[in-house]
Amino acid sequence: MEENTRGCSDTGCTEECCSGCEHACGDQQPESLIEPTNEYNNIKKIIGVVSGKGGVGKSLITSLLAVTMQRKGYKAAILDADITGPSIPKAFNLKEKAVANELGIFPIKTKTGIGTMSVNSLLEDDTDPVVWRGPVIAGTVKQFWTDVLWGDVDYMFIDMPPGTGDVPLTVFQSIPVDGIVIVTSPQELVSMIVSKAVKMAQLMNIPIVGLVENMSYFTCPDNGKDYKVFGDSHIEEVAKQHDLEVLGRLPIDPKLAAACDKGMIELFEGDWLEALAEKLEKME
Ligand SMILES: Nc1ncnc2c1ncn2[C@@H]1O[C@H](COP(=O)(O)OP(=O)(O)OP(=O)(O)O)[C@@H](O)[C@H]1O
Repeated sequence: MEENTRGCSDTGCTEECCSGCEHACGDQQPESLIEPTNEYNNIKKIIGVVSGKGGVGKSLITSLLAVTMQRKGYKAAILDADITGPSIPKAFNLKEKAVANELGIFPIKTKTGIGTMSVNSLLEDDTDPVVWRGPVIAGTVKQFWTDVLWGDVDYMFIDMPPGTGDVPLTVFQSIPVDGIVIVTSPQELVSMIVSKAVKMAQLMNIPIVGLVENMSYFTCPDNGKDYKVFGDSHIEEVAKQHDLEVLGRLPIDPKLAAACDKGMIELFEGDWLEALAEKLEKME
């Protein structure tokens, strides 16, 4: 029987080394940190929307995805886990503040009935900055999962905070996310950013649904030609490298920016996310 340096052998453990041990002894399973959601909730699919850096349009894609699925007749919801930069209430023009009773917190519904919860729905003043430490932020996101009365939801989309820090880690550990969508923009950094997101998903054992490239091109209203404002995209190569699919490309569209700014994202026109929506519908 061979023993490795940490005291585990191929037939079992000889020391208490399993927590954090890279040798899969099989004697002790790591404890799941997944939290149960409120007992009144029935949430079928949970999709995390991530991006390696801020400002690439993660919140916009999250909103468009929820609107797309709601239009298809599903019940969609958005959990805004971007606590320090919440964008969801603005995109849907939600000014109402959340209320709670002894059973939990009621989500704020959009005009078409999408349930949402965001820190801005709890703060007295939308402009109050959230100057909280990591564990408090992570705890708030956890509460959005455990304490909000989401009810019946077919697709819940989580607008994740950018990067791979404390909060995304807690979200992935405490919410049973079924898949993640990676949002990128066509810039040189894309390869590194996608690689980081892929590695995090692998570490967390969460399947990647696919990639969405935002701000891919700009269609000139005068001549109808497409221009690659950020240069040539490398998304196909990067996708191939990681065996992923590119499931959507969105143009830079001033109408999208205006819809977001005016809280009218539910009126958007465009079928850019159709392939992604179909893939979500086929998810087991
Ligand atoms: N395809 C697009 N065309 C025009 N404007 C866009 C597009 N995508 C995003 N924007 C605008 O860019 C800004 C940033 O988008 P968004 O808030 O979705 O990014 P984000 O990745 O969620 O950023 P952060 O993580 O920093 O919150 C918004 O004002 C949004 O309206």
